[in-house]
Amino acid sequence: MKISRLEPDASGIVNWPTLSTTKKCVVTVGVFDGMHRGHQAVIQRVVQLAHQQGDFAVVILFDPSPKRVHSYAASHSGAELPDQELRNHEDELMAASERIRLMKQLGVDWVLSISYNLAFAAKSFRYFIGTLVGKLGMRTLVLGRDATMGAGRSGNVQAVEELSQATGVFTLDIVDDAGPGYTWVPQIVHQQVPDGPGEPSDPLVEMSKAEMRAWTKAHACKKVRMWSSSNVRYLLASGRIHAANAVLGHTYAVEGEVVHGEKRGRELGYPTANVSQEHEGYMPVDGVYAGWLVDLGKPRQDSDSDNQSQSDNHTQTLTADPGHDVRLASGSVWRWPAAISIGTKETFASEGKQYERVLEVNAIAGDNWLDLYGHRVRVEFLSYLRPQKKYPDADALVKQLAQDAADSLRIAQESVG
Ligand SMILES: Cc1cc2nc3c(=O)[nH]c(=O)nc-3n(C[C@H](O)[C@H](O)[C@H](O)COP(=O)(O)O)c2cc1C
Ligand SMILES: Nc1ncnc2c1ncn2[C@@H]1O[C@H](COP(=O)(O)OP(=O)(O)OP(=O)(O)O)[C@@H](O)[C@H]1O
Repeated sequence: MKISRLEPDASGIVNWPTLSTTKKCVVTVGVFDGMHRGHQAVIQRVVQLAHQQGDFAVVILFDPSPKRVHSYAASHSGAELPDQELRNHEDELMAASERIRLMKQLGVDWVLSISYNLAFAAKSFRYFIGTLVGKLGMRTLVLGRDATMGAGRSGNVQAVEELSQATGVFTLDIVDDAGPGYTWVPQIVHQQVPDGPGEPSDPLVEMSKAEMRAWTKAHACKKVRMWSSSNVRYLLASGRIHAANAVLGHTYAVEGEVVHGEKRGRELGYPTANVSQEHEGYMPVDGVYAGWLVDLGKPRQDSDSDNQSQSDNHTQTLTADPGHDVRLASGSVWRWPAAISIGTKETFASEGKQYERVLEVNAIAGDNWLDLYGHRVRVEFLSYLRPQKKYPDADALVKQLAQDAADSLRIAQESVG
């Protein structure tokens, strides 16, 4: 699979690469945050059509997302999203690099990652589609039913279908809403610590219609597809990991670099890898979780240009890092069952000393001593175990940590059958 990073110029024009002089392509467009099962359905359709027609399967990925660019502009007098705001957006479920890795697994031939900005956004959907046909050789455009594109988001599926009929140069293939239907999520999601141990249940499941109406009103809810990134975010904010993973069709994960903590964990007999605040992925609600820790090794430096085959002012062609898949594979020597903590280490807080909220992970590695400082790790969440608690002393916490480790090991082993 090939990946091109494309920077629109000041007037919003993209210098599209030539994919082939002979082959046509099937294209889809979007953000694909989380690469949940709805996104997978759209991309699978692209790959299926491309194979049937002997075309390339192409994903045009908007990174940063249009939503971020436009909401920043709305609150900053129409300004572009500055570079320093680009990384580590706290609401983003998944880094673009991870979305691209999953696209590769689905059989995509080419990802064109566009550095979305206001100049690019100002182009009409007719202009945008015209360039896809003219420059990329697009034969078919695949879209979900609610997709929109172009200035003012005026290119909805109806308008795009009319353009297809009028020009006859491409066809539109619409993917119906995939998944088990619709649900309600609050417009503004506040993290809600579950009342007690174990995976929390769905608050809507046993409600009457009247109760549900009152609940959705009280929480200022919007109706969304079950298979949507908004629903995944809401589920993670409520500790409902099983439900989030069911929507995703893969295990939810946060990635980041391991930094130094207080070094108390080792004394307690439960050393932890502390994940940097600069992590990638939305942080689930405070609590203790069962999951996996994967050592992704030392991060590649920007100067490692072996994955960069061509560049000019507006285009970079990259290839995916194959080492990643090997480390992530089930049964890999870099993967350990893990007890995961998100919280503020209340047991050790005192009047004068409060700790910041951290993600820390006790990898259950037996007698192996893991030196992970400076490595990138991936923390995969399988199940919510319990809320954080202030224990009377370190001994009481250690007893609980032993239980957390035993529970986590069992759940991780069960997850691989
Ligand atoms: C699985 C797990 C569960 C945890 N649960 C709690 C908890 O309930 N209350 C608490 O105060 N700290 C909890 N912690 C955090 C510990 O206090 C922390 O790991 C320890 O102080 C070491 O921190 P350090 O790595 O910064 O030295 C937990 C840590 C892990 C790994
Ligand atoms: N559950 C689903 N069923 C079918 N198509 C979907 C589903 N979810 C998203 N899509 C489609 O996937 C493509 C990419 O979506 P994109 O990530 O840009 O935004 P989205 O529709 O807002 O997704 P989400 O709501 O999950 O953030 C679009 O064509 C969209 O319509």
